[in-house]
Amino acid sequence: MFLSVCIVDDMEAISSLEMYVVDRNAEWLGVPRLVLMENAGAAVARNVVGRFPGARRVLVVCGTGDNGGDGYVAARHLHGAGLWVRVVGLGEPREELARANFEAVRRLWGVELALAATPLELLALQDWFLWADVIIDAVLGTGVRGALREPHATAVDLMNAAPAPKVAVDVPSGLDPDTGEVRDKAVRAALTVTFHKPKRGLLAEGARRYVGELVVEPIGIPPEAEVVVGPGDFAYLDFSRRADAKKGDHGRVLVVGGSLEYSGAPMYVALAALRSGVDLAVIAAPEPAAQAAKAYSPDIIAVPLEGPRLSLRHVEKVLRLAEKFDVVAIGPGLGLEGETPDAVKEIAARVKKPLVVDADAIKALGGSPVGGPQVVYTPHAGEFKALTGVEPPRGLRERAEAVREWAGRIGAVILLKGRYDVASDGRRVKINTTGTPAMTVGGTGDVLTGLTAAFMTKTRDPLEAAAVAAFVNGLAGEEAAAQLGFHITASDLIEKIPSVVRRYAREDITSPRP
Ligand SMILES: NC(=O)C1=CN([C@@H]2O[C@H](COP(=O)(O)OP(=O)(O)OC[C@H]3O[C@@H](n4cnc5c(N)ncnc54)[C@H](O)[C@@H]3O)[C@@H](O)[C@H]2O)[C@@H](O)CC1
Ligand SMILES: [K+]
Repeated sequence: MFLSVCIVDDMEAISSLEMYVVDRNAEWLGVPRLVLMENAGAAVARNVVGRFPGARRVLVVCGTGDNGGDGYVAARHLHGAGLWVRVVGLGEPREELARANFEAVRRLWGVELALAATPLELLALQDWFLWADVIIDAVLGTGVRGALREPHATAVDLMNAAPAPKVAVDVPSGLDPDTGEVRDKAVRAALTVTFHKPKRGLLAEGARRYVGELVVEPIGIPPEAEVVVGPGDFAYLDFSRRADAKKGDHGRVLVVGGSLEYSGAPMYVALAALRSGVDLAVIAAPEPAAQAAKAYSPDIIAVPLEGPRLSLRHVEKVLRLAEKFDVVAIGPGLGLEGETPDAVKEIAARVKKPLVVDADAIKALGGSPVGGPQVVYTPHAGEFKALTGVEPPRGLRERAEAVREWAGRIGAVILLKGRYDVASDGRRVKINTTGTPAMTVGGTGDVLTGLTAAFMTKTRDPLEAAAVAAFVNGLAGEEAAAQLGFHITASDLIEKIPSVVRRYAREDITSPRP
């Protein structure tokens, strides 16, 4: 296949958040999470049979999350392999997948299942812990938060006190999957069977005495899931709001664009940003464009710049204005006449805010691009050539390599638009597959710029901001086209943004009302 080799470093460890993202994106690619859980549990059972061939009696201790779900699957497989299996559940699972596997075990009359939701109920099962030849720890995995609560802490004590070797599912319970820290106590496993890639904490200095031997098992996550943009990527963006929030807390975007000839472009950027969940989107535009923007919509605030186009005398004003904003988006509708390219160069070099560079601003900076950890370029193929001097290659794999290389050279994020959008920060690559040929209509790129700028206020990771922006832009286009066919405009996309974002983003209110 086309991309795994160049992009995925197979020996890389993974954080619990990255694992969450990959798992959701595998589902987006059509691999159901229930299948991943089945593969995980089956891999644990296989390892138990393979590593402990003399074992006849297996105790599986299951938490209430998906780690417990893996445990129930393992129990079913071990039972099928002819072993004597007992299962202790620390309560009934709440989530759908673990619940389904719990129910499947409950129906097996050959498996003894007990629920113990309190330390006392667990202690009553102490002889089960002493009875086992092998104990499977499926209490907590990557979803652990904070110090162990009860009955989980007692379950860990009982497992550690039992003489049988312990096999940890994904992570020894009690061990932090990201840091390897143990707050209070953790299961001391003889063997840890972890899934897809080693979780970072498992490789930490002090973790070894808890992890024991480490086995990494594939569970059917395709390499594409590592690079595709999908619903999982929303986990990198924070859409939550505090109950006592005030105007401006959720992002302020300044759009520098427009000219006598082009007044629509900066409006698309600003309106898309507003629909993406920022509080303020202000346009700084040459007078005719500023006037048109104000007349068009009461949602838009426009600061006029004297004259028909951006020129050097506006630079100080724009830089002063930028101080009040979280992100500056520059380019759409500026044109390349007169002093505009020089003004763009000045602003890009001196602005101290996260920056999205699009359209004519990319061309203006072509040959001497400005880099920075919070700078994003959003070129199409032609603009990519203006930026780098080279045509983007046609094949996806080569494209991904080229974008990564140039992002690294410039020291910024590049989002190259196309049939598949390719984004990189010089290290990681993300590929977006949403979108439709109906989106060739003018303005859809401006919408993407607005989305990118808005999402940069929701994360410190500009690659993810750009990637999720491309994903939302493409889906908004697909949904507009589903209704209107090849007759959509950029405004139709903007209208679709809220419903697309709400489908995937968590929009919690995070603090109690005052
Ligand atoms: N992400 C993936 O791709 C896959 C994940 N799988 C399994 O799913 C696991 C993650 O599942 P979840 O996200 O449901 O998380 P976990 O099952 O690790 O833990 C979540 C549960 O533990 C409770 N809990 C959290 N912290 C606690 C604490 N300190 N004391 C007591 N209880 C605590 C929560 O209330 C919740 O019920 C992985 O470790 C792995 O075993 C597998 O099914 C395969 C696929
Ligand atoms: K575990």
